[in-house]
Amino acid sequence: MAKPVSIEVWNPNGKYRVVSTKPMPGTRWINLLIQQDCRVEICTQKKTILSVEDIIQLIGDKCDGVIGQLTEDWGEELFKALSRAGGKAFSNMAVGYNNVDVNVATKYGVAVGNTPGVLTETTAELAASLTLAAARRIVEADEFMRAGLYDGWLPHLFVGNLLKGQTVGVIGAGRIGSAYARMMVEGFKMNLIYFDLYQSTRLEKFVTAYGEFLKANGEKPVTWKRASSMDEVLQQADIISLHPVLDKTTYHLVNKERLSKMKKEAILINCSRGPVIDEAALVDHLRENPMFRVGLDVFEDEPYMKPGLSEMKNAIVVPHIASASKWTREGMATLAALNVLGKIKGYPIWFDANRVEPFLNENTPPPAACPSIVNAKALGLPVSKL
Ligand SMILES: NC(=O)c1ccc[n+]([C@@H]2O[C@H](COP(=O)([O-])OP(=O)(O)OC[C@H]3O[C@@H](n4cnc5c(N)ncnc54)[C@H](O)[C@@H]3O)[C@@H](O)[C@H]2O)c1
Ligand SMILES: O=C(O)[C@H](O)CO
Repeated sequence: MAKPVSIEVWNPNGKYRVVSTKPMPGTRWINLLIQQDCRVEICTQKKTILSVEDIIQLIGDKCDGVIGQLTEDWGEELFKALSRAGGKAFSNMAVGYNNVDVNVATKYGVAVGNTPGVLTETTAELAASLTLAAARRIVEADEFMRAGLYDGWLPHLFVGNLLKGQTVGVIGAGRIGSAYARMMVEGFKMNLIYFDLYQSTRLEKFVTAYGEFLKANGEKPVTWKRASSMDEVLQQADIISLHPVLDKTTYHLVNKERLSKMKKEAILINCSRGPVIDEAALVDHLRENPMFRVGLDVFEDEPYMKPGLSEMKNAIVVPHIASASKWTREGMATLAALNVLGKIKGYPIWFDANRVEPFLNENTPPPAACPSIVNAKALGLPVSKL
């Protein structure tokens, strides 16, 4: 028998019971649930990753909906427990939902929510930060200073890469990949090459227009290219940033063979999901190619790193913080809560999951809709006409 899990309760007499497996930033999400007659139970257990058994306990005998985290394994056991407790909705507090078996959720009639859009710019900014930190060797230089090793300016000290005029490669030019591409093109006048299963017309138009602007001002225009294969990006780009979803097709997308196709002094950034890179192969590649650098926010077996990675001077590693700005994290909590609330109340699904701003305006009540339900079609849920 698993140990009881500690919880904090808001609005004990609420009609609908909503569980959050973690305390989440801000209070708006709690207030929105309470205003709609929900009893909110927040797990306060001091344990970073809850087990399936812990969550089954939290769900209990009666539960209308759960807000969960990407560290949790939402599969057969949890959806069965939630459905048995009368649950109608689950929302990840994340845009990625590779930790959720959506087919199983659909089988049990449970809607699965995610939190797109609100984290796009924040995540792209971290990818840009890692790019700059890797290109200019900021972490190594910081460690050098703190170790008291600086004894005067030298022509060869921490020489890195110039971004201007170089080529940035984006794999997965969806919301975040496109936002990152724009930052690097506009901010550093880089040329763009991207690979995605779909054409990103908006991104292409943006780069074309910016190129024309530069030309009109007497500067060299930036260019774009949609690559016909991922390998084309790997061979041509100086910086490569990974932004696809994680699924069967993107598991180990970057492997030993593909690493060998990249330029010896290239920089690889990953703010998508760890398993998109074969991390053991990456460690070998970093060891054999000291001028090759990486910036990683995500890891194959989080919270662990593959042996050897932490010793690599040419790797910058941060603990999955790409969406960690206050505004974004509070917004993610709000969207996740509104996904669950909307399904409980029988609201329709918002017409465009890429345009969730109306849910984030703190001065107006949110629309009576679920911001983003990934299995809406499979469940036959109606779409909002708003
Ligand atoms: N590190 C973090 O904290 C963090 C934060 C937010 C999102 N993410 C990750 O980033 C992912 C992308 O988020 P988004 O909002 O931009 O999603 P999105 O759906 O807008 O973009 C994903 C893009 O990947 C493309 N894609 C899918 N399979 C591909 C393949 N095999 N090759 C190339 N491209 C492929 C899709 O066509 C799409 O354009 C999320 O699924 C999540 O896993 C991580
Ligand atoms: O998918 C996501 O949203 C991230 O990994 C956490 O922000």
